[in-house]
Amino acid sequence: MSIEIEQISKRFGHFQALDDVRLRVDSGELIALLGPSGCGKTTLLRIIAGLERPDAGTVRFDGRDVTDDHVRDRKVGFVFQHYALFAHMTLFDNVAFGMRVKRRGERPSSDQIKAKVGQLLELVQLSDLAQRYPAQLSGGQRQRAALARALAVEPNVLLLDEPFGALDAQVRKSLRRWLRRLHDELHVTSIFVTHDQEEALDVADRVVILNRGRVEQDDAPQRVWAQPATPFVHEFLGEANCFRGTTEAGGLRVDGILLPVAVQRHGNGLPASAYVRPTDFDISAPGTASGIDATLAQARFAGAEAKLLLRTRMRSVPEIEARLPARTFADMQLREGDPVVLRPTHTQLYVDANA
Ligand SMILES: Nc1ncnc2c1ncn2[C@@H]1O[C@H](COP(=O)(O)OP(=O)(O)OP(=O)(O)O)[C@@H](O)[C@H]1O
Repeated sequence: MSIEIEQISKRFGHFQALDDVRLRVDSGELIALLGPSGCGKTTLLRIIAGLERPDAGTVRFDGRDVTDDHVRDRKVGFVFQHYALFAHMTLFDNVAFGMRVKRRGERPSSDQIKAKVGQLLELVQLSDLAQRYPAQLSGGQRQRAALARALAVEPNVLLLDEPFGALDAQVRKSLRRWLRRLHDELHVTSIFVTHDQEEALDVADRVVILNRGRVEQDDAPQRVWAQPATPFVHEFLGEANCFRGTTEAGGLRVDGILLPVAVQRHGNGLPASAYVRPTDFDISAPGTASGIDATLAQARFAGAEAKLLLRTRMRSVPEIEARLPARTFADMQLREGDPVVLRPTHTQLYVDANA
């Protein structure tokens, strides 16, 4: 089932939580909603579920307007960060719950419920633990149980709000891989809220980045990473060095240095920022190449990478952070205090919006 969000706005008092949000999720897609705390992710999810009413705009499922439909009639499955499994029920009974409370006539027989719970527990790999209570499960097992419970009512749409938020990094990683595989098997249209960019890029077919209640970018994971649409997205997705300057033929002039950036399509004399990720620098000895003159101020090994802090003579960018594969750096035999030349290998340019 597809989901269309058309011009949704929502205020809480004077606070604009969502501002003209438009979004389409195709049938069977897995979308990540990504953004900083308070940007409106949960509010949007609650509006799609029918737990919150928008002030303006329309929600459609497969083209049908469901904006005024009750949550019960939308056939939406939820999984929240603070899984609310019923503590006094076994895992089996938790998963069966949604089917047992169906209206008479829609309610499956107890044999059908037993078979369905069995299938679901197999799907989430918890078959052996059906008679355990939630307190006897690990955090990751509880999240998988919550997912089985959400799937039990055969939802048209699955909404996951930070489903792995409370878990440690290792468990999160294995659960998100598992969620991707599960999605590939079931193809339920799903929206997954997270503030963890790595999780979003790893799991989703498409990543939607929200900022202050507006969509900043809606793109494939590789594109949001390689071509962030705005400085906000660039900074939000990972570390970056920002160079502020003025465009001219051949590049961006920053404190007297010309950074080689493609500026042709923008024109000359415009205020702009160029962003360079720490991994996107070539570092060489002085005299071998032209670029930004710098001094190696600090070098630290962090696993497979060397993290470098370089001091420049540029007033506006006195320090640059760069990262190299640890082996490459070791082979260069550089010491702290040595002069080097930095050359950006990939730059993203943003001309000021009102320039
Ligand atoms: N019922 C409410 N009454 C008043 N303000 C609210 C209400 N619900 C949400 N807000 C505000 O709306 C904004 C968006 O909240 P929302 O929960 O959607 O953000 P979020 O992106 O999910 O954040 P987080 O990642 O921290 O969960 C926040 O500033 C929040 O304080």
